[in-house]
Amino acid sequence: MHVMAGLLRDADGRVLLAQRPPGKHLAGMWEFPGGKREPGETPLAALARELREELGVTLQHAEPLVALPWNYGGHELLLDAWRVEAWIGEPRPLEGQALQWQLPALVDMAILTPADRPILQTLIEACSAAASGR
Ligand SMILES: Nc1nc2c([nH]c(=O)n2[C@@H]2O[C@H](COP(=O)(O)OP(=O)(O)OP(=O)(O)O)[C@@H](O)[C@H]2O)c(=O)[nH]1
Repeated sequence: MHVMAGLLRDADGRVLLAQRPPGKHLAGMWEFPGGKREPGETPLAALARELREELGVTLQHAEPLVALPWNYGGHELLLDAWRVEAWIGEPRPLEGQALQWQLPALVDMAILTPADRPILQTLIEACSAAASGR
């Protein structure tokens, strides 16, 4: 299973998190907006569709950040995280999910789905490398 995750950041550098709804795997935990790639879809098309369905935004530009194989109790997935650099529209919770913007360094890792913790860490390191000109 190939799962796309979009890391949207606002002008203050805060990242958008969405809460998984009750009744689903990892309900109540926070994740990056996204979802499963469908057969025949490119990763970018899948990411654009999920962001349109979940947040009502139109993806304009995204860059791959990290793709992480993960195993949730025998359930294998490839979590493919992209930095969403530009989009049109204000993200809205179209599926009833709670949303929050948070500075990456201030996110309590314990609220994230386990697979998202190393992804957020990768984002934090990429931001600090960019800030120091490395
Ligand atoms: N969308 C998304 N899914 C993630 C993230 N991190 C993570 O572990 N996952 C896991 O990836 C799997 C696929 O998520 P999904 O949102 O497409 O699927 P779902 O469980 O909501 O099911 P459904 O869309 O078929 O109803 C789930 O097991 C979910 O917990 C993330 O940041 N974004």
